[in-house]
Amino acid sequence: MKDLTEDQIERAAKLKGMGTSRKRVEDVRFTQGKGNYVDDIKLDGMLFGDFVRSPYAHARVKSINIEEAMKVPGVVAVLTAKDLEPLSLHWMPTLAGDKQMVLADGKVLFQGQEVAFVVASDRYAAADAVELVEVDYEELPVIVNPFEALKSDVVLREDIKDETSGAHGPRNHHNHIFTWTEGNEAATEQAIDSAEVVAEEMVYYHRTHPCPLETCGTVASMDKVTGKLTVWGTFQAPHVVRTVASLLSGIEEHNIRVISPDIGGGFGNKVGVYPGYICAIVASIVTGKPVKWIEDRMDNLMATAFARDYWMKGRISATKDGKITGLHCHVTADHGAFDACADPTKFPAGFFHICTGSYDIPAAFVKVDGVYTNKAPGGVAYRCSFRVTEAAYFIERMIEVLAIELNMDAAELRRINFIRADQFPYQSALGWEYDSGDYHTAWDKALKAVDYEGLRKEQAQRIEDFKAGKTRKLLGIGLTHFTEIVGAGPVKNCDILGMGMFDSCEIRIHPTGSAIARLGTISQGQAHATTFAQILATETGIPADSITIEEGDTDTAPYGLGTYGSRSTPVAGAATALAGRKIRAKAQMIAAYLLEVHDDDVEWDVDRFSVKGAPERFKTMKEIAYAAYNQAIPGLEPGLEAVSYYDPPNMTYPFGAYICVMEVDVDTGQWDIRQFYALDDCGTRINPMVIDGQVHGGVTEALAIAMGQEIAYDDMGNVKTGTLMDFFLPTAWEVPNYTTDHTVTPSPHHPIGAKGVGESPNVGGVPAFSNAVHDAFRAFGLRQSHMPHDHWRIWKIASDLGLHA
Ligand code: PCD
Ligand SMILES: [Cu+]
Repeated sequence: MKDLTEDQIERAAKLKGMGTSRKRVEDVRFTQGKGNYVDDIKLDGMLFGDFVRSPYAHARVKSINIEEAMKVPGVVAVLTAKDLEPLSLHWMPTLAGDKQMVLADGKVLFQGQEVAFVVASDRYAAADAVELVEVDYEELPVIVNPFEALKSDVVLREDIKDETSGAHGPRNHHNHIFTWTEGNEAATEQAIDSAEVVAEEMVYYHRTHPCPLETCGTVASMDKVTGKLTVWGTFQAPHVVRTVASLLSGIEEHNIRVISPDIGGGFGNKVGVYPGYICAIVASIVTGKPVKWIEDRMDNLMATAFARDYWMKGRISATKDGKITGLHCHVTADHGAFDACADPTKFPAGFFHICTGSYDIPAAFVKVDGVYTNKAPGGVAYRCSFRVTEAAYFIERMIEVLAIELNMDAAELRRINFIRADQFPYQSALGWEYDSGDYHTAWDKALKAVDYEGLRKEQAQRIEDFKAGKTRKLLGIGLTHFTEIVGAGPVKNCDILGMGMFDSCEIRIHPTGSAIARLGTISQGQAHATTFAQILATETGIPADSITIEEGDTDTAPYGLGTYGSRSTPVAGAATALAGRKIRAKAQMIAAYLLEVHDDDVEWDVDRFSVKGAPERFKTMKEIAYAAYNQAIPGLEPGLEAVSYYDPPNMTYPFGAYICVMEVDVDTGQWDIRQFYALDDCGTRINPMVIDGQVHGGVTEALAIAMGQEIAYDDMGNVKTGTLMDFFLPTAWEVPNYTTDHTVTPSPHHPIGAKGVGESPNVGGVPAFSNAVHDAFRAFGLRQSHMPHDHWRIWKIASDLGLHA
C-alpha cells in the first residue's frame, strides 16, 4: 500500500472509518433511557396475554376449566390447544425439524410448559385469571437424565413414539432423537488403539441460560381493514419470523410486517420461535385488537431457550513426546422435551465438529446422540456460534487431561500440536477448512504478556507453602487456545428451514452526500449502527457520522437471516463492503465525466476521485452524489444506490489465547481472579473499542457460566434456579479487570478481511476459567470435575482430595 500523505491522513480521520474507536452512536439514546423496546410499544386498545404454565415436568392434562377465569373483569379470552387445533396451530415446527406444542395437547413435558393463554385488558387482570384456570393433571414418571431416558420404558413423546426415523435419520429408542456422526471412525480407533498414551474423560458442559436483561416478548396487531399483520418482537432474525409466520398462517408475506425494535440483549435467546409469539398473533387475529405478550424473569429462565447440556465422552491419544494422534468423542445431548435447537438445519449438533480445536489432529471422529428428557426445549448458541463453546471446552479440557497423563506442561503440549501458520488454509479431520491463523505467534505473545514462567514458579512455591501449612490458598493458571467458526453461510450447506444463510445490504446515497444503509441483520446491543457505518465510510468516503444504519424492519430492510452465530460481520459486513464498492464504481464513472477524462484516468483517494498524476483535479463524494441526481450524464441513470446479497464462500475462523490466573481458598471454596488476559484475533478490526466491549461482555458471561450459572433440575423435574436469587448473574463485585490484546490475521476470503468476534470471548473464556480451577488442584491429583465451579463444588473438590484433614 502507498503511504498516505498528511492531507490524506487528515481526510481519512474525518471519516471515522475502519480501525477507528468511534464512540457507539446508539448509546446516546440507551444511556438516556430513550431506547424503544418491545414493552415500550403501546397501541390503542391493546390487550395483554399471559400463560398458564405447568407446575409438573410430566403429566397428563385431563381437563382444563376456564369458567372462573373468564369471570375476571377485563378477561377477553382464554385459549387452549383446542382453540388452536382448527387453525393447525396447536403444534408448531421447530428450527431443528421437530415439532413442539404451542399449548399443552393432552400432556405436558416440562415444568413451565405453556398450557393456556389468557387475554385480558391489562396485565394484572390476565395474571389474576391465570390463577383461576383449573387444570386437572395426572402426574407421570419424570426423566431428567438423558442416559436414563435411553433405557426407560417411559415414553416421553407419545406423538412420535412409533416413528423409527426423524428429521436427522434413524431413531433407536422412543426417547432418542438422532445419531449424527462426522469423521473417520476406523482410522480414529486405529490411531487410539496403537497409541503410546491415551487419556479418557467424561466432560460435562452443564445446562445454562442466556438470560438477557430484556426478556422475550411481542406485540401482534392485525388490522382487519387493511388485512395487514404487524408484529413487533424481540427477534434476532425478523425476516425468518415473517416467512415462517406467513407459511404457518397462510397470510401472504407482503401482508406481514415484522419489526425488531431495540433489543436488550439476545445471546441466542431470541433466535427461536416461542409459543408466546404464536398465541399473541392468534389472539390478535381473533380479537381484532393488538395483543402484547412479555415474559417475566421466571418464564424466561424456565421455558425459553436453554443452552448446552452436553455430556462429552472423550478419548485422546498421543506419542510419548506429546504429538496428538487421534481424538474420539461421543456426545449425549440432552435436548429436553422437543428438539428446538437453533442450528443450521443440516447440522443437528451445530458446528460441534470444530472440536479438534487449534490442533493438527490426523484422525478424529465424533458421534452425537440427541435425547428427549422432561426439561425445557431450546439448545441455543448462548454466545458461541452453534455448539462451538461445547467443542472448545471439550478439547481444551482433553488437552489438560492429556498433559496430566503425559506429565507435561500444558502450554508446551499445545505449542507442539498447533496447526502451523504455513498449513492454512487447513483441512481438519472433521471436514472444516480453516481460512487463516497464526496460533504460535498469538500463543507466545500471550505467555510472555502474563510472564508464564514466572507464574509457574510462583505456583510451585505456593504448593510448597501449602504443604508446609503456610497458606490455605492455591494458585491456578488456566490456559486456553481456541478456534471459533463463525459466519454461516455458505448457502450451499447452511440453511434454516430451507432458507439459505446469505445476508444483505442496501445503500442509498442522498443528493447532499449523506446516506442510509439497511441490512438484513439486527443489533441487540452489538453497535451495528456504529460499526457498519465505519465499513461504509472507508469504502465510500462518506463520513460515518453522515450515514444512518437501519435494521430490523422487514418492510424496509433487504432480506437477511439475522444476527446470531457472530455472522453479521462475516456475512452482512461483507455485503456492506461490496455494496459500498458498487457505489464507488458508479461514482468513478460520474467523476470521470465531471472531470472530462476517461474512467480509467481517475483514481480513488480516501473521500474522492482524482485525476491520475494530477491530484489537485478531483471530485469529492459529496460533489459526485449531487451530480448523480442533478446532472444528466450520458449513458448513466440518475441516482446513487446499491444492493448486495452476499453468500460467503466459507466461514471465518477467529481464534485467541486466553489466560486466567486464579486463587482458590481450599477451606471456603471461594475463588478470586487475579488476572485475566484475553488475546483475540478477529482479522481486520473495524472498531477496536467495540471489540474490547464485546470481549469484556463475553468473558463476563464465560465467568458466569464457568463459575456458577446453571439451570438445575431436581429429580421431579422442578427448576431449582428459576429466579435471579438462584441463577448467577455476575455483578461488578465478582467481575475482575480484563487485559485485552490482539493479533491480526485477516480472513483471505472476506472482502475486508474481518472475522466475527462477539462470541469468541465465551468460547475462550469458559475453558480458561475452568482450567484455572483444575490447574490449582492438579498437583493434588485432580483430573476432571464438573462446572459450574461454585464455592460449594470447589470446596468439595478440596474435600474429596483430602485437603481438609
Ligand atoms: N473484526 C471485527 C469483528 C466485529 N466487530 C464488531 O463487533 C460487533 C460483533 O460483531 P460479530 O462478531 O460479527 O457479531 P454479531 O453478528 O454482530 O453479533 C452476534 C453476537 O453478538 C454478541 N455480542 C453481544 N453484544 C451485546 N451487547 N448484546 C448481545 O445480545 C450480544 N450477543 C452476542 C452473541 S450471542 Mo448468539 O445469538 O448466541 O449465536 S452471536 C452473538 C459488531 O458491532 C462488529 O461490527 C469489529 O469491530 N471488528
Ligand atoms: Cu452454542
